[in-house]
Amino acid sequence: MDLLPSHNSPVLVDYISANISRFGLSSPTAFSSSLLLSSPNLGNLDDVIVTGLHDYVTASSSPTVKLNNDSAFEFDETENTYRKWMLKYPSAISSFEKITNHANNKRIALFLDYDGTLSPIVNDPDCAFMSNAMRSTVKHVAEYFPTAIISGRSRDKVYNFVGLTELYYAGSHGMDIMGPVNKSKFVNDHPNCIRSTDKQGKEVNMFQPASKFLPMINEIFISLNENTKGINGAKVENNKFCVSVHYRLVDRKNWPIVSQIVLDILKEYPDLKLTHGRKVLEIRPIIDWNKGKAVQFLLESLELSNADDVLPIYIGDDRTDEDAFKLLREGNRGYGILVSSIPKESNAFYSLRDPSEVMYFLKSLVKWKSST
Ligand SMILES: O=P(O)(O)OC[C@H]1O[C@H](O[C@H]2O[C@H](CO)[C@@H](O)[C@H](O)[C@H]2O)[C@H](O)[C@@H](O)[C@@H]1O
Repeated sequence: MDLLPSHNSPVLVDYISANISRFGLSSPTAFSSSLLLSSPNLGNLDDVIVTGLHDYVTASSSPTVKLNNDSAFEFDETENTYRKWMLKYPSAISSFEKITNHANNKRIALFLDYDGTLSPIVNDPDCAFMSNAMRSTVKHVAEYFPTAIISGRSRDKVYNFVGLTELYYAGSHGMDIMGPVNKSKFVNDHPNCIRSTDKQGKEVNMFQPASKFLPMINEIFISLNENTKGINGAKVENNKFCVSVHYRLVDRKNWPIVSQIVLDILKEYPDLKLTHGRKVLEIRPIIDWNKGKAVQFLLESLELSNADDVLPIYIGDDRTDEDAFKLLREGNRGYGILVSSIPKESNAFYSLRDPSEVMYFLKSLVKWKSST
């Protein structure tokens, strides 16, 4: 099957960087041996991207790369390799004292991803419910620390899952933020920031940097729905400023068909790009905005930016959370915590295995704070 989109398309640039690092490889040339033979210009990332996509759909036959339940690009887990990996990304639970020592005399600001972090990954995205125990833990944690949820879902959808009014919410991978009103020039002067009211009638700042893409996103959602209708298990989700194409329940042999449909449609939309999450292809505007920028925006909104006495902690499980981990690591500002039960390269500092460990960590924060 020919998977080649037009050269130099912006569509897949994120795709390759995501997948190179998911393989834990350091250079695009190591990504695929077939690439070495087929691409005369190794500097052309798009060639690598396309070859990567092809490798992705055929990876199941590779003896070196094993598929697992969540991503076709992660190595098979063994306890041993996981333990070695934890030397680089220590458990946030066993490092708890170190974290809290660093947090002493600082205000912690908490940023939480939703799927795979607060709720376990399930087959049906509409059924990714959060447990009551997790809800009550997040509620408690928000009593002690300013807490925001930053999700790839639409803001309304993630709010419906979480249902806590005491949190701040950013949907569509940070492209739809509802934050508090304040005097910050950074926030108020930002284009696309408007005053609004939340469901409780409280005045809020709404920040939607991709608002002009709304009609385009709706259009592509309709086309993707239409074109994937015949593929058993495929599901298209409208996340307001981005669209997710789920293939978790699609027979593996049909994965190339799903990716081909997405690539074909994207060719008509040069202003949209493709990213890859856990058994999901995500289409979103090509604007320079991501979860890292959303963290920065929320810190400004909460008047917690540029403060030496603030320690932001971001907990997330997916590729899109890396932008937030990177922001915190680069400025040496705070801690990223990756939720993963398999080894993967990350910009995070610490790790937690799964949502149950996330809950334990959050409870420990509450216990620590309430006793100090
Ligand atoms: O940023 P997040 O809150 O982690 O959202 C990322 C995507 O999460 C959802 O998909 C993932 O979780 C589903 C439910 O467990 C699972 O079925 C799917 O395979 C995962 O990719 C959500 O449905 C997407 O829209 C989000 O973009």
